[in-house]
Amino acid sequence: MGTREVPGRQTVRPRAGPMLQDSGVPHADDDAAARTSRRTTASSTATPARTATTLDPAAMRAHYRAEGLSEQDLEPGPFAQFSLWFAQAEASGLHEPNAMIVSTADERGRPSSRTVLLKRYDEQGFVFFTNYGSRKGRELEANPYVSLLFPWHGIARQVIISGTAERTGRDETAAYFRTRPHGSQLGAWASEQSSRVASREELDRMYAQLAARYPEGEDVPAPAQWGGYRVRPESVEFWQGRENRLHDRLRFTRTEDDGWEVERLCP
Ligand SMILES: Cc1cc2nc3c(=O)[nH]c(=O)nc-3n(C[C@H](O)[C@H](O)[C@H](O)COP(=O)(O)O)c2cc1C
Ligand SMILES: Cc1ncc(COP(=O)(O)O)c(C=O)c1O
Repeated sequence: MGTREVPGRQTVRPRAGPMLQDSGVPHADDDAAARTSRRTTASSTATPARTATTLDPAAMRAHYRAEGLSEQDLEPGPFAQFSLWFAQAEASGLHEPNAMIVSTADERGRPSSRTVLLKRYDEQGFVFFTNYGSRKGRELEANPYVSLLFPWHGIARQVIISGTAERTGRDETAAYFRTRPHGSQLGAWASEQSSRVASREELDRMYAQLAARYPEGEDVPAPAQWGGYRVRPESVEFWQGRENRLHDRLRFTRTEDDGWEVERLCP
């Protein structure tokens, strides 16, 4: 099984800070005073699981000491710029730089957000896979406007994409589904995503039935309700944290002839 299915067993080395400094990619530093004053009632004797630690979020103050992002530094289009930053996020040691927040809204404009994994991107758009019957799936069917946000805090960067989502073709979905671990394929069948389930046991029972029907090595077809969305961007903002909260924000916006124009926004 992959590490995501067994989160407690992940071995994630916190190597973002040193590597970033070595590679010259911008980084975020904690304020030392803030670090020590954050824990107001920490007890050194309690076991971690039971510690009643009160953290003061207002005392968490990171300083962004970064090289700037200037108009001259930008790649000619948002996809090339995203490729560059995505590679730098990966090289920095950030955990799952392909994790992004997807925000959707229902037909009455009520928003909802969740994390999903980016699986592919090119000039056509940014692709993730999910259950079409999930809350996000239902919202996207009613209202295709969507926002994607890559929260690369460890390198004081974020990328915000705004656009519209459309389903990927079935061939593309099936091709991706085949690359998933067998257990995750069964998980997609076992979980009617976002619907209520009576108990954990029921979910496990469902999975066990599927595992008996499709033993390891047997092909599992993609469920009809499972598939990809491709987000075609209308705008892509590149945010670089800077000192004194005077960050750099450069936004590409699609023009009528499918080119891009760039604007700088106040931080
Ligand atoms: C790091 C991470 C990655 C995730 N990746 C996906 C994904 O690629 N697809 C997906 O459907 N759910 C993914 N999830 C679960 C979603 O966050 C969410 O719980 C689920 O899609 C149901 O969302 P909804 O009820 O708002 O539709 C991921 C969660 C985390 C924390
Ligand atoms: C519910 C759900 N679906 C899909 C995914 C993406 O999984 P994969 O990388 O196997 O496609 C995740 C990842 O965490 C998930 O939690």
